[in-house]
Amino acid sequence: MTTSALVPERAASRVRVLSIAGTDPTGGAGIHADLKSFAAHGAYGMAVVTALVAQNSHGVRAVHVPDVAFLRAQLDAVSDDVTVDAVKIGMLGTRAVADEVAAWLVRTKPPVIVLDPVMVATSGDRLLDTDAEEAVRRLVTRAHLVTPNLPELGVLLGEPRATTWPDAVRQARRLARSSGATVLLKGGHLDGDGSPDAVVDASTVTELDALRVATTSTHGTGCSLSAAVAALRPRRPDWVTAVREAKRWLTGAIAAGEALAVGSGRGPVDHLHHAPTLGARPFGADAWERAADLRAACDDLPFVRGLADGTLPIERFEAYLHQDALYLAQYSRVLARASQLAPDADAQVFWAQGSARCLEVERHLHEERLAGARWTGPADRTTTGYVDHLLGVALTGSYAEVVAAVLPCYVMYADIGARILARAGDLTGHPYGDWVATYGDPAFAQAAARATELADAAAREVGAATRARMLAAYLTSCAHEVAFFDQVRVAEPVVAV
Ligand SMILES: Nc1ncnc2c1ncn2[C@@H]1O[C@H](COP(=O)(O)OP(=O)(O)O)[C@@H](O)[C@H]1O
Ligand SMILES: Cc1ncc(COP(=O)(O)OP(=O)(O)O)c(N)n1
Repeated sequence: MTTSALVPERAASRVRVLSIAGTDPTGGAGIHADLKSFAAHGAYGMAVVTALVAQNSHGVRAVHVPDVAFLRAQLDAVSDDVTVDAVKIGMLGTRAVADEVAAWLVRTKPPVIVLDPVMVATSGDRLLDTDAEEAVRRLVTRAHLVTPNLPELGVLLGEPRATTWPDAVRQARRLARSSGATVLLKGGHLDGDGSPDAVVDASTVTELDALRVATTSTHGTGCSLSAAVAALRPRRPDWVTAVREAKRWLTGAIAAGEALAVGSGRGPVDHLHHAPTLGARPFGADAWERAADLRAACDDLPFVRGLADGTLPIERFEAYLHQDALYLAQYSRVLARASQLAPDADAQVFWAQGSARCLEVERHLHEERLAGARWTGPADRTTTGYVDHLLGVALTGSYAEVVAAVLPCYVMYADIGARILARAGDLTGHPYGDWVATYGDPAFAQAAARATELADAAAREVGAATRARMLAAYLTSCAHEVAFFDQVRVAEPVVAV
């Protein structure tokens, strides 16, 4: 595909994929979606524009198709210079455009050709002239993979749209046999709980099941899927492998779409949902701000007020210390899990030291502050709830999620401790003076700052979906922290055993 005969071909670090498609200024469909799909799959993306489309999440307002001579100039500019490993063809708009693209395919013979036979947007707006349908049918015979939705499949065959999945699969088989192309049949337009797809060639049908995501973020799903398959195919052994991988990714992208908050109609998918985000806000600061209401709720708790002004009944204070000790024994295990999952030795040491420190404090609480057998009862519901949450994340979560779940114990404790200390004022004669004084220990603040740094570092390595799970784990821990400080109100009557 390159005319630079004097320049020897260099090995490419990435698959070079070309999108030939229309535009979507809101970035959800067309070449904009294709380029994001390419990037999401590690490919180097290029784009030749067939049509300029004024559209958004509500629909199409206007379409402008430039002269085909200019389309030819764009296509040749690419293929005269760049080796194209795969091509994805999307919106063509007119017969002249479809024929021009077909002629370019004949001239350049790309090794992978994926054709998304875009005809009508889900909004109902036409993106292909009716008199261009025959030209698209001809183009199918030049493609290696064609990716129709149910209505498009019917048009390509000149048949009514299939109303059941088995009928659609039979139609896909007829198309595969008549055209020679493999068909990726898309089931997004079906009713029901599933959104199955199928890879169909002349002799085999491979069905790929997926749960239907309940969302309005499905703008550009067809574009994104076909682009992902084009990006993957050069480095995958067959179509089924490439499609399976692309579909798994797309389902996650659809699920993460609403969080983008783009548009008030049918919004786009989050193409980069799985990928680390350069430039994202540090996790610790972001989560801290989102927990502002929970943190503020601590200030007015009877326990916090009573501890600061010294009016807290001693048995309530001791009940709190006892629960704290029980909590720390389990929290220590979760910190040990963070250490086990840690990506480097520094982080591993930090969490392991934290884990050991919890056990030392737990022992000190029982042996010194709660000396004797008086406080040996079980964990109460508040403590058990918090511990169950942490152990659940430790059991099933990634390193980043575990770190997010343990972080509130560091940062909220340091924060509330500092405020109790400030509120208590002069500690001379204060009944809990020696305890309250420990809140001023700079080691607390240092440990909280380091734990936050490690959470920030972990968040930089994960995609939006994991980051959302980190945030959920963090906020749940914050709510448990508030409940823990609220033991005066929520605890059962204190029964010393
Ligand atoms: N709500 C959904 N949940 C999960 N997958 C979906 C959903 N809607 C569409 N898909 C998937 O998105 C891809 C595009 O499907 P479809 O909507 O049929 O095509 P088009 O976008 O071309 O109309 C398919 O893989 C389909 O299974
Ligand atoms: C420029 C452009 N090309 C294609 C489409 C249709 O996108 P598709 O992925 O089929 O998804 P819907 O948005 O129609 O569901 C488009 N809108 N614009």
